[in-house]
Amino acid sequence: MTIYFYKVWQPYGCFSNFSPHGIQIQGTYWPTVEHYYQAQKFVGSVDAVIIPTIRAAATPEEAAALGRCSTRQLRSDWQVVKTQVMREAVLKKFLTHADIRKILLTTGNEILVENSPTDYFWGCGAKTTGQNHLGKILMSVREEIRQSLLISVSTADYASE
Ligand SMILES: Nc1nc(O)c(N)c(N[C@@H]2O[C@H](COP(=O)(O)O)[C@@H](O)[C@H]2O)n1
Repeated sequence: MTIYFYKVWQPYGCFSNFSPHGIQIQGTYWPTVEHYYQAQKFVGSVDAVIIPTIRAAATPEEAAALGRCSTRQLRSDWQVVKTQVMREAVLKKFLTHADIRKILLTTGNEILVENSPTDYFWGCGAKTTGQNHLGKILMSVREEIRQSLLISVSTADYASE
């Protein structure tokens, strides 16, 4: 059964980048994955001055609005790096917060889909034909965490022999 998620207050809302789960990356704290992701758009660009304002945004919606402002200049490699930027942040989120890591792991091998009506890159879009990159990242993070748990269990077994 495919699991659809989108808004934080809906089922599986903790899979949304807008969920209130902070992350620390390279010594800097970000209130949500969305704050981090939107700020990374401007690293090294002439508009990098906006980064602290995005980090301090009161809500992820506000951070997204700042990051989506079309008059600011994005970093030149954004289209190349954005999926890796997102994966790093999503992995950090689920490594940091045990409660939502458990929810992610209990989805087993189900397909995860960001049910965004507008986003055909990170989500499935209104026609459900989108690329669903956020869902794909969540499934790949789920697998990475599962494998690392298997390795730590087998290492502990080995050490106790
Ligand atoms: N508008 C909106 N509301 C939400 O609750 C969402 N979860 C999203 N989706 C997220 O928007 C981000 C993409 O932003 P850009 O279009 O690249 O600026 C990404 O985090 C999606 O998961 N959107």
